[in-house]
Amino acid sequence: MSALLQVEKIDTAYGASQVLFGIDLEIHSGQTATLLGRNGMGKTTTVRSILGLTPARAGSIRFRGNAINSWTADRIARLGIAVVPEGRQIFPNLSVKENLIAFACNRSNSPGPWTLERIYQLFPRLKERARNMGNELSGGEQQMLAIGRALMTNPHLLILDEATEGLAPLIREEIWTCLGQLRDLGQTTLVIDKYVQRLIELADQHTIIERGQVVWSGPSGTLRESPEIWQRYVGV
Ligand SMILES: Nc1ncnc2c1ncn2[C@@H]1O[C@H](COP(=O)(O)OP(=O)(O)OP(=O)(O)O)[C@@H](O)[C@H]1O
Repeated sequence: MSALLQVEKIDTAYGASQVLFGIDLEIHSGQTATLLGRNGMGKTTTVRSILGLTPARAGSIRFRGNAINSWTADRIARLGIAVVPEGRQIFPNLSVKENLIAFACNRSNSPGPWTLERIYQLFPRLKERARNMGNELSGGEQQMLAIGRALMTNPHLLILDEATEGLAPLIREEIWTCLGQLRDLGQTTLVIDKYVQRLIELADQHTIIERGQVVWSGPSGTLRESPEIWQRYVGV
């Protein structure tokens, strides 16, 4: 079966400064995959290249069978990729409910699309806070809202970039629980984070990058049995 997302040998640079060197990444429908690596290794840049925000200079990116390398970010998003970016970027002056419906659409033509009620079931706290403004929420609630807003576009691929950064352990665990539920629902997800041991339980496939290059990729079982790999490259 062909991959939902196939990134092959991409090089990406900011001006004269090249930061990705031949990155490969493959995600199949229904998988939860991770992109791991220490700070500054190129994880966000890989995501930016997939999204068309910092286009790759070489290599190929295919999504749902389309070569999207030279597509605009807007066109790529419409093909069904939703991102929860670092820093969440929710609308501070809109209510929780308004944030959730701001971009709502059914990009994957899902027969059972996400609705406000389903998002509220996933994150009961958001229901309690439905009338609150974005800027009245805690960090964890903002993160839940950012995930809910991304899901309301019914994406083929959901990307979470450092979704638990700066959150208290209990709230982080709530986000992980939600990720497990999404996996059970068949949502394809790419997670960028550093909590390797937790991600080994939650995800199927992992790619580790260092200085803009893939240094290891493989399934959870192998990573679980080889702690020296993630201790060496992720080191937490
Ligand atoms: N806009 C930019 N202009 C120039 N260099 C950049 C820019 N954004 C990132 N970089 C550099 O590219 C490299 C990779 O950064 P990137 O943000 O992709 O790493 P990361 O693995 O996501 O790390 P982090 O978790 O810290 O965000 C770093 O050396 C960073 O300094």
